[in-house]
Amino acid sequence: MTAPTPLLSLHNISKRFGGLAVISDVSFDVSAGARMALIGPNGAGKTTIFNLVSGFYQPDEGDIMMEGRAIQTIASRHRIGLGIARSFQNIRLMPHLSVTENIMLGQQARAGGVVELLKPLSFFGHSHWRDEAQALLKDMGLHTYPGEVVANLPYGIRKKIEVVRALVARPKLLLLDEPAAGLNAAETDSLTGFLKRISDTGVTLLVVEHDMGLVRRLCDHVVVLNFGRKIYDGPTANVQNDPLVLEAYLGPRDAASPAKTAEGCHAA
Ligand SMILES: Nc1ncnc2c1ncn2[C@@H]1O[C@H](COP(=O)(O)OP(=O)(O)OP(=O)(O)O)[C@@H](O)[C@H]1O
Repeated sequence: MTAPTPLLSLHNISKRFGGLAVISDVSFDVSAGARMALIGPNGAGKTTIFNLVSGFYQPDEGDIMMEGRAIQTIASRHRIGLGIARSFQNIRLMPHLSVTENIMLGQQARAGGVVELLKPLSFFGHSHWRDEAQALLKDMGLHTYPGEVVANLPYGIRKKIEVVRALVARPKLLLLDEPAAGLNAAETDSLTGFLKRISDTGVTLLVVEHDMGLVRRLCDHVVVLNFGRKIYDGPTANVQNDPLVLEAYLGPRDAASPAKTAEGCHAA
């Protein structure tokens, strides 16, 4: 029996900025339905991988395949139509709009532009786009917030709203860039449950994250980058004892100490 085609595959991807090799010959697969983490020390190339997958950058070498189709030459704005959505490390919501209106801004691509969305919003206060946005908020357990102005909500809730906004495109693959950055422990716990709930709806998650607690609780598979090269691709359960990963996070001398684990990932 042949293995199913991965949802996303990177084949021998390299990316240079000027003379600097930022990604070197990186390959990995993301299976449909997976909850996978992309980790590594600062500057390892994680965000660059996201920028390559979402089309902000073109690779210098290699192929990016979505459901078996090479997409690296497809413009960023069209990748959403292929099922790739992204939420950013820094919240990019419009603080003075309501939760619902922020979600509606995520509907632009499907609505054919912001004017179409704003027409019924301004003149009738009701539209099927608004209904859809509110239904999605309710499905994700955020139904108590739809009319609230985003600026008035706690940071942890705003993070969830940004993720919901990415979901309106009905993605197959959701790229999450440091979703737990800036959250306290309780907010991170709540976000982890929230992301599991999204995963249960069939959305594949690829998460860049420094918080190893979240990675352990959410993801079953991890890819580790260091200096733009892949050094680990396997189960989350084994990553913190992998010698190359230990060395990447702790340096060669500390990594040799038997007492050390890559728990230092958190601090990196
Ligand atoms: N547009 C660019 N031009 C030049 N260098 C870049 C550009 N984008 C990223 N880099 C460099 O590429 C390297 C990898 O950066 P990247 O942001 O992908 O790392 P990262 O693993 O996401 O780091 P962090 O965990 O700190 O966010 C860094 O040395 C960075 O300075």
